[in-house]
Amino acid sequence: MEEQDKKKLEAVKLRMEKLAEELEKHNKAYYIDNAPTVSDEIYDSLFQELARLEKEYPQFKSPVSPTERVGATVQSELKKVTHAVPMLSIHTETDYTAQGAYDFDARVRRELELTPDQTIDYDCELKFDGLAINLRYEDGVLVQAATRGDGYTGEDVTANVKTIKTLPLKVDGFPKIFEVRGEVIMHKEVFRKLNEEQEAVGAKLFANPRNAAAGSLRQLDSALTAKRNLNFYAYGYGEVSEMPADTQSGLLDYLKSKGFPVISNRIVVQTPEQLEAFHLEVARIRHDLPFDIDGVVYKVNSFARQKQLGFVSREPRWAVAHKYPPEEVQTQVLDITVQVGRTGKLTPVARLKPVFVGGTTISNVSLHNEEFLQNMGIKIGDTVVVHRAGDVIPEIVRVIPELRPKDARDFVMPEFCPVCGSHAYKEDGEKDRHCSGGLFCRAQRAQSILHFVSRKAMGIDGIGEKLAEQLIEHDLVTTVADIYRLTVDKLVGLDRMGQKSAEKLVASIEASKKTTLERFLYAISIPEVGEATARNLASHFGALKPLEEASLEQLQEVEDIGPSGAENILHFFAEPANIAVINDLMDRGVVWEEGTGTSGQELPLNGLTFVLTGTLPTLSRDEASDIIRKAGGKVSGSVSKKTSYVLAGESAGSKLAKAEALGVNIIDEPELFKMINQGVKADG
Ligand SMILES: NC(=O)c1ccc[n+]([C@@H]2O[C@H](COP(=O)([O-])OP(=O)(O)OC[C@H]3O[C@@H](n4cnc5c(N)ncnc54)[C@H](O)[C@@H]3O)[C@@H](O)[C@H]2O)c1
Ligand SMILES: [Zn+2]
Repeated sequence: MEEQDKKKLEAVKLRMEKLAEELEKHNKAYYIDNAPTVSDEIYDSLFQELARLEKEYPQFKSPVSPTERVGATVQSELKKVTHAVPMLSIHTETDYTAQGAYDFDARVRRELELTPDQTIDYDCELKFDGLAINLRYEDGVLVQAATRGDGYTGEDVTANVKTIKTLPLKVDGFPKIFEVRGEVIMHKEVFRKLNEEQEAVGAKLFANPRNAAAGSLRQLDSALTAKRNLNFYAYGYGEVSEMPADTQSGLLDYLKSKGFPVISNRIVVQTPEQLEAFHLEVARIRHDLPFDIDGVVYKVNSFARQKQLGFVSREPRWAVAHKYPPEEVQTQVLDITVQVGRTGKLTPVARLKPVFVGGTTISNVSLHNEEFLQNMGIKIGDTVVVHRAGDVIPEIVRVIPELRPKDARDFVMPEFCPVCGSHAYKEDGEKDRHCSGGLFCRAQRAQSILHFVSRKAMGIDGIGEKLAEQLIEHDLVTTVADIYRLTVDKLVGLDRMGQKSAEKLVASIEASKKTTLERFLYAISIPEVGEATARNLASHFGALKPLEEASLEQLQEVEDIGPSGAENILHFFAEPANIAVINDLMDRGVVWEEGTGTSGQELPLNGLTFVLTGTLPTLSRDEASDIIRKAGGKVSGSVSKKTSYVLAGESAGSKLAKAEALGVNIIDEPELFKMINQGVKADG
C-alpha cells in the first residue's frame, strides 16, 4: 500500500473513533441528563458523517457504534422495564430537500419490487420533538408506562404519566393487551413559563421543550411531574393481543375513537410529489403549532407491507423521518486563505469541506479578521460549526476542539498582500489588515479607478464599473496614471464605446489634469482619507512634498487626524510603488497650485508649556489640553521651572502651591481663551 493511502486510512479511522466518542458523550448528555451541549442539528450532522464513513469503510466500524444503537443505556433510579416489543428509532432522510421524499419512495418501491402501475399508500405525520413512551393497557386499564431507554430496556414512569390530563387511564372495549406508543411533549407556552419560573428561583434553565419534557417525566416524585403540564400524542403501538386495524391511518383513527389524543395534521397519499407537498405545507405551518416538531414522518400505511419491509438494525425500513434543512451543521476547515477586497482589506477565508446548510451548499466562509480567528481559536483541519439561517451570510459560530486532528495547523495572517506583495499592515487597536499598494494592487484596481474618476476626486466623466473592468482586462489601465495614456484609438472598439463617446471621455480626462491638491489627495485612495481629511491635509501642508515627508507627529498636528489616520498616511507614502504612480501622474500633466499651508504659521501658544490643576469652570481637563495643543502649546503633568503657565481652576491642589513657590505664572480659563483668541501672551 502506498504510504499516502495508509496515512489517509489512519486519519479516517481516527476520525471515526473520535466521532463515535463524541456522539456517545452527547447521547449521555441528551438521554440521561436531559441537558444536551450541542444542537440536534449538529448532533445529526456528526451522526450522518459517521454513518457515511462506516458505509465507505466498513472495516473500521465498531460493533457498538452509536449508529447501531437507540438512545442510551438507562442509568436512573427509576425501575427498569423490558419492552415486550423493542422501541426503535426512525431513519432520518439525509437529503433535507424535496429529494428526500423521492428517495424514500424509490427505496420502498424497489424493496417491495413494485411495478410502475402499482400504487402504495403512505401515511404522513408530524415528527413530534419529545420523548417516546410505551403505554401498556391490560383489560383497558393503564398498568405501565415506560420510556424508550436503549430501545430494549426503559424506565418505569407509570405514576408520572398518569398525571398527564389528556391521557385516558381506562379505555372501554380495548383488546386484552394493547400497548399504545406516542410522544410525551411539552407545549411551547408551558415551556416558556416553566423556564421563567426556573429563572425566578435561580434554578437551571432547560435547553428546549424536549429536554424539559424528558426532565419532567423522568422524576422520582410524580407530584413534580404533575406541575409540569405535559401532553401526549399517540402515533403507534407495541404489543397488541388483537389488532383492530390493518393500516397505520386506521390505527390512529381507532385510537382517536378510543379517546387518545391524535393530531389531525396527517394525511394518506400515494406519490412522492404528495409527500413533498406535505413536507412543504408543514414547513409553512410548523412555527404556528403549539409544540415543536423536527420534521415529518412518512410511513408505509399497510401493516402487511410494513411486515414485508421489516427492519434494519435500529430502524424500520417502512418509515422515514424527513427533517427540515438544518441551519447549523459541522464541517472541516480544509484551508485558510486570504482575500484582498476592493478596498485593500485582507480577509482570511476558511475553505470548507462543502456542506449543505440553510438551504445551500457552502464551501467557504469569511473569517473577518485576525481577531475573529484568534477568538474562535480556529486551526486548519478543525471541525467547526457553520450557521446559516435564511438569506443571512454563513458564519462559523464555534470550533469543536474534541475533533481536532493531531496535524491541525495554525494560520498566520501574511505581512504582505498576497495579490501585489505590498506591505500589509494593521494598526494598533484596529481589527483589519490593509494592503498598502492602493494605487497599483490588482485587487483594488477597479475600485481605485472608480474612486479616482469620481466627481469629487478628479471629476472624469464616462468611466463606470463596466468600462473600468474592461480597461483592466485589456491592460489599458494598470495604475490610475494610465488613464492619462488613454487615446480615442485605444478606446474605440471596447464594449459600447463609439467614436463620439471616446472623444468625449478623452476630453474629460484632459480637462481633469488641472486640479487642486485637495482633490488630488482625495483621488489617490489613501486609506481612510475622505474629502474632509484631504481638505485638512491640503490646507495644513499647502504642497505635496512636505506631506510626503511628514512624520507621524507632524501628521497628527493636522486637524482631525488621530494616530490611526496618521499611520495610514505614513504607510501610504512609504510605499515606493505609490510614489511611482504619483510621479507618473505628475509626468502625465496633472497639476495643481501649491502654497505654504498653515503648518509653518506662528500659533499663539507656540513654545509654551502648561500644567493643569483643579476644576475649570467650563472645560474638562481633556478639552483644555486639546485646545492648548491645537494652539501650538504643550501640556505637562508636573510643575517645574520650565513650566510657562499653570492653568488653575477650583480647589487646585499642591501644584498651585508649587507654582507659587517657583514663581510660575498662574492663569484661569478666561485668560487662556484670551491668549488663544488674541494671540497676546499674558504678561508674566
Ligand atoms: N443534541 C444532542 O446532543 C443529541 C444527542 C442525542 C440525540 N439527539 C437527537 O435525538 C434524535 C435522535 O434520536 P432518536 O433515535 O430518538 O431518533 P429520532 O428522534 O430522530 O426518531 C425516532 C423518534 O421519533 C419520535 N417520533 C416523533 N413523532 C413520531 C411519529 N409521528 N411517528 C413515529 N415516531 C415519532 C419517536 O419518539 C421516536 O422514538 C435526533 O433528532 C438527535 O438530533 C440529540
Ligand atoms: Zn495588494
